[in-house]
Amino acid sequence: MISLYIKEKRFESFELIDIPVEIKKGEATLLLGHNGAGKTTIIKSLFGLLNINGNVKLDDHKICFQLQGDVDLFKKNMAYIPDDISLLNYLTPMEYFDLVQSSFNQSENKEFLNQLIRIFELDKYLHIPIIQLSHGNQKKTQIVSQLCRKSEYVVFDEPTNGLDPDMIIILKRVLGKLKSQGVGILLSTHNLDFGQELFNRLIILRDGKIIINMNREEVEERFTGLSLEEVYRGANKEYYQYIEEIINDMDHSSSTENRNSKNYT
Ligand SMILES: Nc1ncnc2c1ncn2[C@@H]1O[C@H](COP(=O)(O)OP(=O)(O)OP(=O)(O)O)[C@@H](O)[C@H]1O
Repeated sequence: MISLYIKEKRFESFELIDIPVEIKKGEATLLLGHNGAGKTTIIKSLFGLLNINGNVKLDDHKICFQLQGDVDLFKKNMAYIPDDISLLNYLTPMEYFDLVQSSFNQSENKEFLNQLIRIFELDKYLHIPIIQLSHGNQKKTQIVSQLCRKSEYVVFDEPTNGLDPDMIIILKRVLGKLKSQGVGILLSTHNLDFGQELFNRLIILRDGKIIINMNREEVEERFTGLSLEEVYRGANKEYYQYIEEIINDMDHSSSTENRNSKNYT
């Protein structure tokens, strides 16, 4: 299991306080929250990219990001697919996959890589510089380059951004399969349909605070028969009431009349 505990992380106008996040092998933890809720800050903290008051543990071992041995151990176990695409653009996808696989001692796992290439339909683009690929194919290259590492855990920030409907459906299926083979997944997404099928633990954030932290059984018991969208709306009830009042007061027709009367009188 990977666990992160943030006792406190403060920026000038934002703070995360008392945040526990766990990723268990064979399970998916789903992180939901509005823009600016703190999801990426949590993921960066997990990877030791931010100084936090808190800790990261791999099973019972507390990771010290200043120790090379701990960093190597952590990197070997964790794949990270960030929201933005950052690849070596002058390489071709195949050169990039070879580089990543050899860096993580996975060069002999060519069959697994070939399966991923076929699943994500990258066969046609393997020998074209990444910079010349469409955004979606760059995203797929990024996904395959991390999954081909065969790490024990995968952290995905906005996995569906830029993917077409086929690929979203297929990625969901692939993550389900990896989960069933023991891979632990952390998923941060705004795509509720994507998260709905996959999650074993649900964490919902609002303004840096956890408002829901439940396993799937607890969610199903408390919100029986509701979709994830309904659960999310229910957890953020006051916010949606406030927005609903504003929407109810909106009057597009009168503003148009005012504009017209200004123009023509
Ligand atoms: N380096 C930084 N310095 C100051 N504030 C920061 C810094 N990084 C993030 N923040 C602030 O922390 C808050 C949470 O940002 P974060 O990127 O974690 O949100 P998010 O939930 O990932 O949002 P989104 O869904 O828009 O990606 C925001 O208010 C952001 O402005």
